[in-house]
Amino acid sequence: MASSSSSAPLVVTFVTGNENKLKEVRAILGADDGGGGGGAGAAGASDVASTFALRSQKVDLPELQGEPEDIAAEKAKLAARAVGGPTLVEDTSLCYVALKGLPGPYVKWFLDKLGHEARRALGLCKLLAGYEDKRAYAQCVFAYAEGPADERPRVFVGRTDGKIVDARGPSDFGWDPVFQPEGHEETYAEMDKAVKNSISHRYRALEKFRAFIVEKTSG
Ligand SMILES: O=P(O)(O)OP(=O)(O)OP(=O)(O)OC[C@H]1O[C@@H](n2cnc3c(O)ncnc32)[C@H](O)[C@@H]1O
Ligand SMILES: [Mg+2]
Repeated sequence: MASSSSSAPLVVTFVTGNENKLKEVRAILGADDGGGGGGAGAAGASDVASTFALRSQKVDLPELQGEPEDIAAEKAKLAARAVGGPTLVEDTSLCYVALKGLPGPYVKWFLDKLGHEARRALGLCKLLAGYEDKRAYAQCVFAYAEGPADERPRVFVGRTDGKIVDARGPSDFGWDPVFQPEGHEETYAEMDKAVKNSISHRYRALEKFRAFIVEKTSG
């Protein structure tokens, strides 16, 4: 075990089919894989590394249609049944203000269908061609279920405001090339990963989850 504390850390399984999400979650929380190997990670993550260990599991889960919080909570319930213990999932949305929050939780399908040009995600920015208002926000909803019997998973929402721009930067993670966060000149794709992980929707949601889990496991 990575922790040197006397009690065993709580093992939480993060269920996702998305490797990039997993990388960011690990970098932000600095939690290890629950199977040893050290809890190295981002500064400030030691409180988490010593109280819980993050394991990951790939399960392709059906996703409910509806509001992001409900999608994430439902996903957590299904995932917890597959895992049989404490389970964390997340659902990510990219919301255009001019389109009243769409594509929102359905951005994955928009990206799959529209982002197949030479520069991936380009189609996503064309969606706003007829609108002056390019504002958008990225939103992450984490949902945590204590176990298979938990009918009311806790949700943690994080949001980062920004705007939609022509695709810039590497296209290795989703819609990162078209989202430029407020107060920054670079898109998520262009910026250093450490910078993204210090301002992102995922970081903001995980800060709330971090506070919850530290409180839960202390004392
Ligand atoms: O197994 P899960 O965790 O559901 O992984 P997923 O890839 O299906 O993810 P979502 O259902 O949350 O769909 C979100 C879409 O947004 C993309 N995405 C998620 N977080 C992102 C981020 O920080 N930057 C860019 N794209 C992101 C992701 O690749 C998907 O296409
Ligand atoms: Mg998904």
